[in-house]
Parts: sequence; structure tokens; C-alpha cells
Amino acid sequence: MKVLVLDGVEEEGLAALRAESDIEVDVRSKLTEDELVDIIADYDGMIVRSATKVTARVLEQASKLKVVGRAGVGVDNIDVAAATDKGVLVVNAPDGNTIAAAEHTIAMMMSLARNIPQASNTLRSGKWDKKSFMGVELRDKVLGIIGLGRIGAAVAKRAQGLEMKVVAYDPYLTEEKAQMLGAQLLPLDEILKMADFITCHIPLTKDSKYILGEKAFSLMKPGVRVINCARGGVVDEEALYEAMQTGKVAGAALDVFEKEPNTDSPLFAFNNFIATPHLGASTSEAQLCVACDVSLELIAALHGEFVKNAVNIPSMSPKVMATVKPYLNLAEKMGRFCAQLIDGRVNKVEVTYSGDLANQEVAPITTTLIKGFLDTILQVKVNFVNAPTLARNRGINVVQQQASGEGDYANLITVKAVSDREEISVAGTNFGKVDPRIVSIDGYHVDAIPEGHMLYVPHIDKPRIIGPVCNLIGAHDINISGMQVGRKIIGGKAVMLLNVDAPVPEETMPEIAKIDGVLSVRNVSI
Ligand SMILES: NC(=O)C1=CN([C@@H]2O[C@H](COP(=O)(O)OP(=O)(O)OC[C@H]3O[C@@H](n4cnc5c(N)ncnc54)[C@H](O)[C@@H]3O)[C@@H](O)[C@H]2O)C=CC1
Ligand SMILES: O=C(O)CCC(=O)C(=O)O
Repeated sequence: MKVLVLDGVEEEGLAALRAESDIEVDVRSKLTEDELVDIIADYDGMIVRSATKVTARVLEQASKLKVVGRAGVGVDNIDVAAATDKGVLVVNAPDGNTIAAAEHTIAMMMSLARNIPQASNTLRSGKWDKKSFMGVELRDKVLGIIGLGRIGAAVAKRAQGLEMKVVAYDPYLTEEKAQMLGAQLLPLDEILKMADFITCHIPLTKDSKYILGEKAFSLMKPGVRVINCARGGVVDEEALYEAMQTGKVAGAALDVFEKEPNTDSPLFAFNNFIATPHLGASTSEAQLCVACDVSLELIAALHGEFVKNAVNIPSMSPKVMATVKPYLNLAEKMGRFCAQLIDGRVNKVEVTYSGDLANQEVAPITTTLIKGFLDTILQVKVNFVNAPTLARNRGINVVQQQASGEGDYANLITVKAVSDREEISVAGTNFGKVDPRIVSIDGYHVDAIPEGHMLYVPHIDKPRIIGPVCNLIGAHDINISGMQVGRKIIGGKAVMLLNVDAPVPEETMPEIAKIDGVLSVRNVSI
């Protein structure tokens, strides 16, 4: 497998990736979109920082690509929706650069308070000017943090060490958590009115775009200082320009811009404006950390194992992972089995969990079952990433439910598939920890190992059915390795499920179907 590494990802952090015998690492300097489009079909994985744009056009050509890794937090340079549609996993490395970004924010705040970059420039140009650079202290000042996540929390902790009063706006955080971090949660408007320093630590979303815009600046306290080390577009640069022009804002520090790279912002005209070229994560420690983290995620993803920091599939704690893992094989096989049994356009797949699974986090099992189901009927590559979207796009309503009460099995997954022609149900369980079995089809008990080639023959429960079916299969020199028959009442409908060493030839199927008492016949391959 080949992994393309761009944007100067720290070389030392790629060691784990390079150590994998089946992975070849190809480090390139920056590529244009056209260059990327030309070569991307050769790669199974890629790693970027923030410079490379992984666009829908690039992904369109990425026929082998399984995973895009972001050595950092923000994935706004990756078209995640297009990746999801294509079944490409997107992973990030959200923890490694938290301290770097928080320290950069504190450095920006101190620089704003004490005019350090400007004073340094003046001195280097030969002027010993003390008068122009009167500063302010941080002690007892109010710091307003917008977004109290990983970085916001690390900034809060450091600001308290500087004896600042920390207030925060984060509508997705509980009061208790904010209290633990030593910050008082307040509505945004109140923060804007009271803060001496305001710093943003939120992703750029449709809700957060221009969160510091014209209205916000109008509410701010005169003499406020504003910092953005999160994402360009969170601060409206035109509105900031106006607020600096009027003197409302006493200083601003931006590490990130709406358009990057940005070397000619009108804001550069203000002496009380400080800028760095998206350096928040640029420490050797952070770069090593994110490169190591993302390399491990790529190794896991390329080997089909679970990743910790997936952006476009629900993330799973190690505890949930340990619980669901033994059932994924069973679920995928059940999905495949069901899809091959049902006729017509499927519009609903209902998955019910009981026994041990009744109280577990089962969503990943459902996704795997749907993956197995769709895999057998679609030409496109189906995986854990795009299975839910593909099901939705095909009008398949996936319902997941957990049964209450005791059942006959320690764990049981029941799938009911409904089409415009029929409805079928299949139940399966794991014997021991990882030994999958189909234990019921449409309520008929069986005990079949779902693997290899199988022949499903619903029939009437009467003599001279099983023998003739087996004779016809044997006449084709096909070995039968397992057989299950299930019925509800003597002489009623019954089902027969055979494990065979090769698929029964299609031309034999009508002969089997003609046997008196056979209701239908179907090959199933797992
Ligand atoms: N300048 C740089 O080099 C770096 C920038 N970043 C950026 O910093 C930002 C924060 O990163 P983390 O703290 O790791 O993320 P995080 O996900 O841990 O925290 C984000 C916080 O923002 C809150 N939030 C989301 N939308 C909000 C809104 N509209 N209003 C208020 N709060 C909102 C969330 O509830 C969450 O608590 C990201 O955009 C990331 O890309 C991260 C690392 C380096
Ligand atoms: O990789 C970088 O330099 C930028 C980091 C960043 O912006 C992020 O992690 O969101």
C-alpha cells in the first residue's frame, strides 16, 4: 500500500508508518490540485496538514484511497462530505497540538499587552523608543474565551496562572465542566461587553462564521484586545478593520485568516495589529505528536482495524470497541445473507438486538450489517464510512432497536428486511465469543455456519425432498459439507440450508425448483 505525505509532516513521526512492511511512504513537497489529481489514483492513504486542499475533484480520482489523515485538528481543508460519499475515511490528530496552540494564544495575548513585536521592530530599526510602548497588565483582566474545548481549556488554565478572570461562551459545554476548568459560562453578548481580552477556540462552522462580526464588535468594551488562533472566518476581518480604525479595538492578533496564505491584509496597516502565518501548531513537540498519532491511525485504517479519531464515522471508545468487535463478523455475514435471500426493492432493514447486546452501544454493529447487505447488491465500494449514506440514498430506512426481556440466546441479532415484494427475517448469534451461527430464518430454527457457499431451499415438510435435492447437487460433483432443516409444524412449510463446497450451477436451479414440494431455491455466497 502507498501513502502520500504532504505539507511537511514531521519526518520522525512517520517512523511507525515506515516500519510497516506492507506500506510504502512517499513524501512530497506541496502539490497543486492538478498535480494531486494526476497522481492520487496510486495511493491508498494520504496525510496532510492544512495547506493541501483535498477537494471533491481530487477525491473523484482517488480510486484506491481508503483514508485521509490530517496531522492536526481542523479538517476544513478536506471535503469530508465528498470523502464520505466515496467511502474514504477521514481521521485527524486532535490532541497533539493543543498545548502548542494554547501557548501561542498566550504568547499573542502577552505580545498584545506589551507590544513586544512592535517594540522589537522599532529597536532593530535603530530607535530606543520607550514612550510609544506603554503596556497593560493581564492580572485581574477579564479573558473571554469563545469555545472551551481542548485548546480553550488549556488557555483557561494558563490564564488563571496569570491571575486573569476567565469567562467563556460554549453552548455545547455543561456548567459543571466549565466550573471544573475555572471558567464561568456566560452568554456571548455578556462576554463581549465585559472582556478585556477575547480569544476564539472554535471550529469554523456555519454557526461560528463571523461570530466576531460587526454586531459583536459594537458590543465590545472600548479598548478590548482580540485574538484568533482558531480558524480564519471566525473573525470578520472587515469588521475588525473598522473596529480598529475607530479605536474601539486596542489591539488584535491573528494567527489565521479567511484567505491563506495572506501576505497583504489591510490589517497590516495598523501598528497595534500582530500576525503570525498560522503558527499555532508549529512546535517541534506538537508536530512530532500529531505525525505519530496520525501515522498510527493510518496504519490501523489501512489494515482494516479501528481508528480512534475518525471524523466521518462515529468514534468509539476502547470499551465500546471491545464489546462490539466480536459481533462485526456475524453482522456482516448476516447482512450478506439477508440481501441474497430477499426479492424486490428493499425499503427497510430493521435490526433488533437482544441478550447481552440489549444494553450495549450497537450502532457500529448495525453499520457493519448494512455494509454487508449493500456490498452484495451494489457495484460501488461499500465500507463502514459510506454504508449509512448509501442506504439513505437508496431509500432504505435503517431501524435499530434493542429488545427488553430475557431471550433464548446469550446474544442475538435479528434482521428484518422489507421489500416491495416480501419480508424476511434472519436471526444470528455468536456461539462462544466469535463463532457465528444463523439460528433462524423467518422463524424456522436452524443452526447454520454462515460461510462460503450455501443453498437455501424452502419446501414442504414431506418425504422425498432432501434426497432428490442432494442427488442433483451430487450429480454436479459438489460436496455438501453441512445441512440444516427447520420446520414449525409437521407437514407444513420447512426450510433447508445446505453448506456446499462450490456454488450450485444456475442451470441446475430450475431442476431443483421442479422437485415436488420445493417452494424455491437460492444460492447464497458469504
Ligand atoms: N492555529 C493553529 O495552528 C491551530 C488551530 N486549531 C483550531 O482551534 C480550534 C479549536 O480546537 P480544539 O480546541 O482542539 O477543538 P475542540 O473541538 O476540542 O473545541 C472546540 C470547542 O468549541 C465549541 N464550539 C463549537 N462551536 C461553537 C460555537 N459556535 N460557539 C461557541 N463554542 C463553540 C465546542 O463545544 C468545543 O468545546 C479548531 O478550529 C482547530 O482547527 C487547532 C490547532 C492548531
Ligand atoms: O498543521 C498546522 O500547522 C495547522 C494546525 C491546525 O490548524 C489544526 O490542527 O487545526
